[in-house]
Amino acid sequence: MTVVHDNLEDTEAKMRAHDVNVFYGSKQAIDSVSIDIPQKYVTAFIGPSGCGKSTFLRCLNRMNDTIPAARVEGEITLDGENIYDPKLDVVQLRARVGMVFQKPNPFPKSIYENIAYGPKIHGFAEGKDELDAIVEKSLRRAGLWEEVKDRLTDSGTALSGGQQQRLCIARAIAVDPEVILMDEPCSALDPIATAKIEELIADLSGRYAIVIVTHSMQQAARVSQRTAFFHLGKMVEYGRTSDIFTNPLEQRTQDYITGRYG
Ligand SMILES: Nc1ncnc2c1ncn2[C@@H]1O[C@H](COP(=O)(O)OP(=O)(O)OP(=O)(O)O)[C@@H](O)[C@H]1O
Repeated sequence: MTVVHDNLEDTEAKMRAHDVNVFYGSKQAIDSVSIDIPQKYVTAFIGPSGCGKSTFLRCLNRMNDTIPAARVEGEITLDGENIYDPKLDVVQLRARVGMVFQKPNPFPKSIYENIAYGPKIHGFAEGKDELDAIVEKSLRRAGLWEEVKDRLTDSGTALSGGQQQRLCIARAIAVDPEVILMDEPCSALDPIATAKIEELIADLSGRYAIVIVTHSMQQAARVSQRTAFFHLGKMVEYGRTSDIFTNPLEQRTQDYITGRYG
């Protein structure tokens, strides 16, 4: 049972997970997790290593489908629609629920092509002008345009780590997502690049529902308004970020935030 703080105002849920269990073969990694992902906030998943944060995050856009041993049970909806419906187009789902990974993973193509690829395959642009406009808008929104506008034909992999991560965020934005999932997006970055990504998350929040897995409690406190604490595959506690860090209701949350384990 998750302890959900009772001072949360009613907010529109963009995604809803109900009684989700995940198994890798016979090993259970997620145990009966239910959560509403609010439309207008950044939600942080925190907890000690191996508690299932990434596994649960990957359920939200069916990335676990790519792991043969993984089996997901329960219900997850996006705007009320079951995302595990066999009739659902998973490629479309992953455009609506984009993902940014721990290690920046631009395609080994030009900066321009990294952004243009998604809109092209999804048929978002009629011609070159429209595509150019999407590329510019996405790079601007990701705070990267000024740095790359004169070198759009350079390879995406030639950028710095922090720029590559913003390129990956721009790539997710280019297909007009509704939710952006971020799995420890700053863990490979230095403090300056991290600060830029955190600023970017603040700029993007409200426009997209954002869920971030982070090992850094300081980062969760800085970027999120809601926090879920995971432990041993269970979601132990969920509430306003400020309350989770200053007034946790559960002993296990208290132990984690005071550094007793993790
Ligand atoms: N592909 C996989 N196959 C088998 N077991 C896995 C796989 N991925 C994760 N697990 C196991 O599932 C459990 C949850 O792992 P997960 O990576 O979701 O945790 P996490 O909280 O994100 O950890 P970390 O913070 O270290 O990234 C762990 O016991 C892990 O070993």
